Amino acid sequence: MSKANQIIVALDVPDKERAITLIKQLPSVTFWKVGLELFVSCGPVILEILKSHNKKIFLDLKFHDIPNTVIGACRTAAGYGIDLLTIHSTVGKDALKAAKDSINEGATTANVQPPKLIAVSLLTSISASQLAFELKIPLEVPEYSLHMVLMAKQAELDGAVCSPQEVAQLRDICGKDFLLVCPGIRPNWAARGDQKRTLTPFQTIQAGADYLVIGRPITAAIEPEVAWQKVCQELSSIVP
Ligand SMILES: O=C(O)c1cc(=O)[nH]c(=O)n1[C@@H]1O[C@H](COP(=O)(O)O)[C@@H](O)[C@H]1O
Repeated sequence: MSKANQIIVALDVPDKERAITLIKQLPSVTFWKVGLELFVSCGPVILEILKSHNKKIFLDLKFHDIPNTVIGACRTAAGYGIDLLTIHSTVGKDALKAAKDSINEGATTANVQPPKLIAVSLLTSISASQLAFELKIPLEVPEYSLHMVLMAKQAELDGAVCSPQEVAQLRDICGKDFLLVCPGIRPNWAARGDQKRTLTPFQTIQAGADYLVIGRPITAAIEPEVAWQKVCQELSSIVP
């Protein structure tokens, strides 16, 4: 896979019109992420728009609820014919397993390929001190992330969303077939904003990520095409 195809751009915009503008401005982006903001605004029609442009789709709705509710949500989402879908690891192992089963059911009923279900381990916006003092989790970040990712693996999910700072350890332990998707990517020239556990695109691919999720450094740039090219350029020096 070319390095540019390992970049998923987050379509975090408030409406369909702005989404279409970005899709057209960045024709060489092959994989887009639809998150809560855009999906709440325009619903599944955005998925049809992306498909009509032959794009791959990461539907990032980060489900977090009781098993019965996540089962229903995953079943319906799987019927959209998307590529990746998120659920929070903190729903627990039983709900993760049930969600995974319902994905297969939903895709079969709709006669589409099932999306890969990936678990969010610990949001990249949470710092070590927030984990300890706000969430009161008595584990260090790498230990907690590993625990959440292993739970997802035991529940037979396809992969996890993790911070670039933990991906090397997770790759070593989870092996090459477990999908590791990293947001919290910040090129040296981009503002960190609300992201806490970040690395650069180059460092994150070198550490073993399958995919990078990048939003504002590209989409909020004055010239998104230039920012996209700069990221691709940064990755082009990586020897496969
Ligand atoms: O699941 C995600 O994609 C996700 C998980 C996480 O831990 N951190 C995280 O930033 N994300 C998403 O990744 C994107 C990052 O966007 P930027 O911070 O603008 O690059 C956003 O759409 C977030 O919703």
